[in-house]
Amino acid sequence: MTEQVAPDTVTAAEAAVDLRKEFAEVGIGEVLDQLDRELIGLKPVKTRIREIASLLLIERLRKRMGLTTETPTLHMSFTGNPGTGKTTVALRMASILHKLGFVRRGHVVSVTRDELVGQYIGHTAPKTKEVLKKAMGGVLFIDEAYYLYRPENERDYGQEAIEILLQVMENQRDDLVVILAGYGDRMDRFFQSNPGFRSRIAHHIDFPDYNDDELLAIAELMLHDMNYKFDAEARSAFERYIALRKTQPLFSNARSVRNALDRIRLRQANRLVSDLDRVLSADDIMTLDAADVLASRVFEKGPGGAG
Ligand SMILES: Nc1ncnc2c1ncn2[C@@H]1O[C@H](COP(=O)(O)OP(=O)(O)OP(=O)(O)O)[C@@H](O)[C@H]1O
Repeated sequence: MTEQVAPDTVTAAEAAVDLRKEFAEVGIGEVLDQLDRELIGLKPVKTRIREIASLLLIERLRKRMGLTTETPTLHMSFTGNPGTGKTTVALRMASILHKLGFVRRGHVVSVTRDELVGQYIGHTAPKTKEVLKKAMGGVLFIDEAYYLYRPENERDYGQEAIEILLQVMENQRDDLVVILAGYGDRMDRFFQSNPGFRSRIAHHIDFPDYNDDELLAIAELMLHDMNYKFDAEARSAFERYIALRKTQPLFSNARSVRNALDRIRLRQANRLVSDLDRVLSADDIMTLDAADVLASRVFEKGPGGAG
């Protein structure tokens, strides 16, 4: 027979919390709203982040009331194609973790295999430890984490980095959150071969590709933030740009949009400067026109680049 007794640590005063006040005080509402505002689409991701934030808020209260002494496992995996917002969401996640007191500093250290694994014997452990030292108190974001594991090479130094990471993920989880990021299918295979990692990951979040409307909305948001805008023809040219660019190699969602906008701004600047006699209004300087978009190599026939 088991008897349920309330832990003695709960005093009358602590036994009641004003959840609204608590929510307002930690300030995660603002981070969640910012996430909604600054990221187009990603509905399932935003829902998951809200769920995790709620869980953590409750965890924090449980700890304060003495209902738990455990630090929850907070390591995560973010899967999806390049440019789907994983890094951006990791930054917001770090801020949420910080506001809730799960990490001291709330910064993000973003690395790939090259920053963790050395080329020569004896180089890997110090490299990995150096990165971990920098990331302590925040989030370590490992992009394309599966490259750490190279089973085809029996003596691959990646294994050494994996072992150190696993140890720290277990023993120092009260001060470091690791986010593994990369393509979903490769991450699945990585977890199959490295069950130690899988068992240490509490939250898996999948980032879907953006559809054409979302990519256009992302472009307009980015332009708005930079005080630029498309005129009506430029907008429809950019819609065609998106449809074509998606079918070409190395398409990477919002990142491709950002790169395309950089090149369009460059062409617009060239267009403006080519006529030095003109008097320009702020509107002229802000407006991208169809020619700026249509000069992209994406519109050339045949196997073209991504210009
Ligand atoms: N939903 C979105 N709304 C607005 N901007 C976005 C969105 N998703 C991504 N971006 C922007 O696109 C760029 C790439 O996003 P981010 O770096 O977060 O993606 P990622 O999945 O980490 O990709 P990568 O692995 O290529 O770095 C950033 O400039 C980001 O601000």
